[in-house]
Amino acid sequence: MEEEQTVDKTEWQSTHAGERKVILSAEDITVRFGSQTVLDGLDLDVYAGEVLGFIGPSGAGKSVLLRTILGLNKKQGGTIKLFDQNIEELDQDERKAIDMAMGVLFQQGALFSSLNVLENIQVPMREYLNMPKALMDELAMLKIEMVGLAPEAAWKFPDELSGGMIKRAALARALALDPAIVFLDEPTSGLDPIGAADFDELVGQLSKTLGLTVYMVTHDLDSLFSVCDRIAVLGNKKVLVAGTIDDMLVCEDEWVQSYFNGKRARQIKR
Ligand SMILES: Nc1ncnc2c1ncn2[C@@H]1O[C@H](COP(=O)(O)OP(=O)(O)OP(=O)(O)O)[C@@H](O)[C@H]1O
Repeated sequence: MEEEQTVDKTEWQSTHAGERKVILSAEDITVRFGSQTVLDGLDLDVYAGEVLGFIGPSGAGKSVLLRTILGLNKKQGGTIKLFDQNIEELDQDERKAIDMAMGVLFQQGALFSSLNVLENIQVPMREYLNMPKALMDELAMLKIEMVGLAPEAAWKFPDELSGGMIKRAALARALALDPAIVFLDEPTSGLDPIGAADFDELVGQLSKTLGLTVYMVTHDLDSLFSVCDRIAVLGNKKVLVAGTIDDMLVCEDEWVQSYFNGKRARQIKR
């Protein structure tokens, strides 16, 4: 099998403790739907190896930005670079290589209901790789183990899984091609607090052991405090502030203040 590979994933997976290398940059992004401007001159850098939590009020445009980064949404202005490459200047093979270096976990998991867990995990493998079934089975079982599911889960269908198991199966599918970056859209929504905390721990572990970059859209304060290295806040159609939890706590923006110093946040901070 001859595969043109323009993304050296190992280079982007091994920088956790090294110098800060920008794996994803969004520069001056503008997105409009008709007369509604959702994003207006937005800038954001994501560093290789970090877990970035992306937050903001409901309807602010978090999903729109994610879809724009993934190329699922048109933008009216600005530049998105992934792995130092402008996604608009790629030919088909280069785009494919970039797609193979990214994993996505959409809200609700978005597993195919007619496929069992093993087959769901193999969807990206079938799409992008040409490998024997036995090898795909072996790889999928490894991913199942990696996300903390029991081997028997491989044969279950989505409607036979708990909410937490669905998220893990969807994460296993996002990891199917050993990406350098994964995008998680509200991964802990709908989970009970223990399930959510376990999922956060898993994400943190994977980021550390695999040198994986995680871009996580979330409303979950626990996730922000427990697993995120940095947080970016969307507001007024831009990234208002990006930094550590400590940066958030001293940020003067009213929404950021109420979010991080509200009653719920005070309970988490102890
Ligand atoms: N395809 C579309 N066509 C028209 N308007 C859209 C489209 N997609 C999103 N929007 C609008 O863009 C705005 C931002 O939506 P988005 O779903 O990104 O918000 P969000 O920050 O993800 O919210 P939430 O936290 O509630 O999920 C909303 O006003 C939404 O109606």
